[in-house]
Amino acid sequence: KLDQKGSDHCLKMNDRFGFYLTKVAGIDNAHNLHAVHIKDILSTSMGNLQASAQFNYMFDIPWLIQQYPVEFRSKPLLIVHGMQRETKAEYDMAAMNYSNVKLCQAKMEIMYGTHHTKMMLLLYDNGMRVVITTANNIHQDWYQKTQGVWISPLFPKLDKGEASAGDSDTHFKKDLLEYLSAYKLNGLKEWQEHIKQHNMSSAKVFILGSVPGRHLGEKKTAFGHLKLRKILQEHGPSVSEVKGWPVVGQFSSIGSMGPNKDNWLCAEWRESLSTAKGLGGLRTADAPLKLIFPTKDNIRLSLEGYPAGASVPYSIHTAKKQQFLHEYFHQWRAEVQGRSRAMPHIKTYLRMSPDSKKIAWFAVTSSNLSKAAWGALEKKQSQLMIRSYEIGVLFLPQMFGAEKFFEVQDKECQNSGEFPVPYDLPPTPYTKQDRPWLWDIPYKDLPDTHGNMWCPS
Ligand SMILES: O=C(O)c1ccc(Nc2c(-c3ccccc3O)nc3cnccn23)cc1C(=O)O
Repeated sequence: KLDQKGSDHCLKMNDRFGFYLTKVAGIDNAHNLHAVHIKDILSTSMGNLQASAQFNYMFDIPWLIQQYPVEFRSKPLLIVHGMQRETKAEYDMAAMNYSNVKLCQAKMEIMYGTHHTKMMLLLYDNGMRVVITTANNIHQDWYQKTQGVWISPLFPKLDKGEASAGDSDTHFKKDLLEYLSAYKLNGLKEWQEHIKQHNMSSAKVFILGSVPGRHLGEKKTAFGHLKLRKILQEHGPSVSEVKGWPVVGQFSSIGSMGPNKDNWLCAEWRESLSTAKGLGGLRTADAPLKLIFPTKDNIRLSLEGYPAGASVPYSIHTAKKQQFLHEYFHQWRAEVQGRSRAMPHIKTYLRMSPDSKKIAWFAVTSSNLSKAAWGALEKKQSQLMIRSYEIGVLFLPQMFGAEKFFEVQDKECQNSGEFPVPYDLPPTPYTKQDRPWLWDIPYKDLPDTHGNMWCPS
């Protein structure tokens, strides 16, 4: 259905970026025209599936199997997760019911890391696709939340002796292979081989991956925020063009980032996201930073009510150590996509013009605002320490035939070059009364959409 040149011209243009939001139940269906459900991604119209691999954090295995068309439910399925102890045992047990399902446990050798990466590798009889998303493989992540999905073009199989390595201008194939080989898992070897055998020259996005480790030398810029810095240094907008343009970060969880902004957020991390091409040394005035994170009332009045907050795990213990963050916070507002009440589990980052009509680049990723995901420099900045597995994609205008920047799509139906930013720009600051959502404290003053209070145990 996604490749059908439908009557509605909007649908046609939507293929342009391959970037979609997930369908939301309970809103006007006009806002779901260009949205996808997991069943659409796995449908027979996308290709005749031979095998698939599902990378994720949370799995409901019986539910996941049900999302495949019945004729594909017995095809080989590899599940890649990072769970240990009881949860690993639960997954092993659940998988026993399906002879076609194999499990692969990612090594979590650094404390507090998670296997956050949410990716599907789909092998068809005539090619393969890569899908990168922010949604867990559980029902509620695909029901009433704002989630992002990037669906690759169909990558054709390479002929046996075909000379071209089948890569794109964005080194998509090389970077995806580098990411997978970093797992050092025999169970992934067959999928690394499948990728090698396909022509991915039509991929226009850059891979933004994170892999646990202390990355130094050549590997220092292979992952995390230094990979983004490297791409922007080489292919980003020029310093003069984006001087003073705000950096916008939007996410559903926040890690501990030290007692003040200069520890990591407004130094190392913002340094990377505000990188521009050219005179490396020239320090542009610090880019304004706008962080979009749901308020307590955004959650309370959402379609799901307070339970939406179970997927927005910001702890009071972390929050009270970093009140400085508050000045950067903006509300979740997505009237443009009819999703102001569909709480964000999507994570996106962008560079916005002061009049918020243009963006210099856009990234959608599993990475929240945390050192664990993006990495933190150590040992006199000689190595980048990352705790978690993450993956996302970066869109640069010139890779999509746009002049200098993307025009921001400011209404439902998108014209050719406009980029469908999933929320309203400019972002709306917190009011004096607004508080960030914290998931581990009770809220007994006001009921949510369903008339309930929030009493975490
Ligand atoms: O994407 C997201 O925003 C997201 C954020 C955090 C997250 N981690 C997480 C963890 C955890 C376990 C071990 C080490 C670190 C941890 O943070 N424990 C819980 C419990 N409930 C929900 C999330 N939890 C998972 C996701 C995700 O949905 O993948």
